[in-house]
Amino acid sequence: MKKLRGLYAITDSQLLADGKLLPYVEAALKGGTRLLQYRDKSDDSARRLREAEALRELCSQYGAEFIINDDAELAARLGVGLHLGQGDGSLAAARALLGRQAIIGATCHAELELAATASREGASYLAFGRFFNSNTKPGAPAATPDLLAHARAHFNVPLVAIGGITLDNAGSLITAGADLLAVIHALFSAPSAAEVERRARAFSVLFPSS
Ligand SMILES: Cc1ncc(COP(=O)(O)OP(=O)(O)O)c(N)n1
Ligand SMILES: Cc1ncsc1CCOP(=O)(O)O
Ligand SMILES: [Mg+2]
Repeated sequence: MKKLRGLYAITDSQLLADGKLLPYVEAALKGGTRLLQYRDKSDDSARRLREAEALRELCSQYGAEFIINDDAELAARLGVGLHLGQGDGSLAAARALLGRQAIIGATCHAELELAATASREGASYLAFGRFFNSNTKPGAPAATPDLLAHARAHFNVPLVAIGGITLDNAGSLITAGADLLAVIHALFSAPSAAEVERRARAFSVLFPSS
């Protein structure tokens, strides 16, 4: 697997309703998205399976990684990775279920202690935030960019920044040490697929190539 670095797009069932899910995600992939998370809080398991299968296929066409939010069973069924929050079940159990190669990310809010535990339990990346005011999850605990620098000094896995990230504030998080920028609203609120692609490309070029 290539090093995880760059734009991390997360789907949103409201912003991507009305037939927008696949065209907008494809535009984000064309624009350079490296990792996609399917985040759908509904209990419509048939639709979730259908959509996740279609997204897995799209990601594979564009050489991007694909993971599922919250649902370890769906991730196992599709043979893909998983993002787990603090209330979403055991990371160690998910690692045992999905195997050593699977990408399993962990929400660490603004706490290095949570990151240390997640790292011990085998997290593939550590996600911090929200860093700015978030349209999607306004109540998420707040973090400041210096946390990324502290995390960089302690952990050897990719660091994800999330929460209210826009093209205007993204650079500060990369400078502070973020490897991946997880974005929902600033990407998928676009009025057209062409604009999603333009925004994704603009995020992607912020990452210096190494
Ligand atoms: C990359 C990334 N970071 C954090 C989250 C939030 O996860 P969680 O705290 O479980 O909240 P929900 O997304 O499940 O509402 C995430 N999904 N992705
Ligand atoms: C899921 C999640 N967890 C912390 S902030 C957030 C939402 C990120 O979305 P946006 O990019 O619209 O702020
Ligand atoms: Mg969750």
